[in-house]
Amino acid sequence: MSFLGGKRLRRVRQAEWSRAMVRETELLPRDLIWPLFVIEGQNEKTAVRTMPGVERLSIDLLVEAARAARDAGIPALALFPNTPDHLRSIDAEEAYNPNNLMCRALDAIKSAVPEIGLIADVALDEYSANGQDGLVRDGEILNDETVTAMIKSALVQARAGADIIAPSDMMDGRVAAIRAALDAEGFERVQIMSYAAKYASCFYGPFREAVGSGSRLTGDKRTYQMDFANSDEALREIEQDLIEGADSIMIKPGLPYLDIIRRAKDAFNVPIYAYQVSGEYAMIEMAGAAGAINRDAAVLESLWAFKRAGANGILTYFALEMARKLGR
Ligand SMILES: NCc1[nH]cc(CCC(=O)O)c1CC(=O)O
Ligand SMILES: [Mg+2]
Repeated sequence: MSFLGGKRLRRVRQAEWSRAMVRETELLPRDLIWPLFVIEGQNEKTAVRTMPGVERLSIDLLVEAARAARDAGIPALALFPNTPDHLRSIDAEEAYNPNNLMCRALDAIKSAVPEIGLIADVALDEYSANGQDGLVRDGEILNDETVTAMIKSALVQARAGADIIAPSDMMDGRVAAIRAALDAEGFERVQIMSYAAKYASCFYGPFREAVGSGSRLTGDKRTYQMDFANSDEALREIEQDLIEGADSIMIKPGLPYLDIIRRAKDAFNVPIYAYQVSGEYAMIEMAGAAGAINRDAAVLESLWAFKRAGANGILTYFALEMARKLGR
C-alpha cells in the first residue's frame, strides 16, 4: 500500500518512448528565424568579438547563407546592416537611401533565394550618428519625426523585396503609419512584425557591437524601450500595435521575459515571436566555453523554453545549427 494513493507522476517519465508520448511541445526548424548582419564588400566576413561564432557577411556570402538556411528548413531571415561609418549621420538619411546596404541585401537574396522570407528591421540606430533609434533634438528623442523617417525606410525596404517590415524602435504610432504608407504604395501584401514589447535591456550589448552602434551610443534608450519592472504595460503595447495593424508581434529580450510571452499568448490569439538576443547568445557560448554548462544542451533547452512559454517562433543566432540538427 502506497501512501500516494496510487498517484505517481514519475510513472510516465520512466522511458524515452513514454516521455515522447506525453511531450507537450515541439521544436522544429520552421520555428527558427535567423538574424544576420550585413557588411559591404565581396567575400568579406568579420567576426563579432562578443558573439563567438557569429560573423558579419558581405552580400555575396549572405546569399550563400540564405541558401543554407532554406535548405535547413528555416522559414525566414532577419537582416541587420552594419552601415559604413561615413554614411551615418544625425538625420540617419541613409535609412531611406533606396540603394543602401540593407536594400541591396534584400534585393540580392530575393532574386537568388525567393523561397525564404525576408524580415527587414526598421529603426534608425543602424544609420544614425548617435546610435539612438530616434531622431534627437535638444537631448529628446522625437517621436513623430522619427516615424516619418521610418515610413520612408520601410518603403525602400518593401521596394527592395522585404516580405515583413519589423519596426524595432518603440516609437508610438509607427505601425499604423507604416501600414498606411505600405497600402498606399501597393504593398498591402507586406506584413508587419512589430517589436511590440521591447525592453530597455543590457542584453543588446553584443548586437550593438555587431552593427557598429554601441560605441556611438550616448545615454540609454529608456524613454522609448520599456522598463523591465513592468508587464501590464507590455500587454498595452501589444494591444496597441495589434489595433494599428501588426500581423505578428515580438517580445524582446527572450529568456528573462518568458513571463511576458506567456501573458501575451494567453491574452491575444496572434502569432508571437521571441528574440533570443545577442547577450543571451553570448552568455550561452561563453559559459559553455568556460566549461560551466554543456553548451549544446543549453542551446536546446533555452530554445525549447520559448515554445513552452507560447512563442510561435524564435529569432536566434543558433538558427542554422539547430535547424540542421532538428531536421535530421
Ligand atoms: N533597433 C535596434 C535593434 N534591433 C535588434 C536589437 C537587439 C538584438 C540583439 O541584441 O540580438 C536592437 C538593439 C537595440 O535596440 O539597441
Ligand atoms: Mg508601442
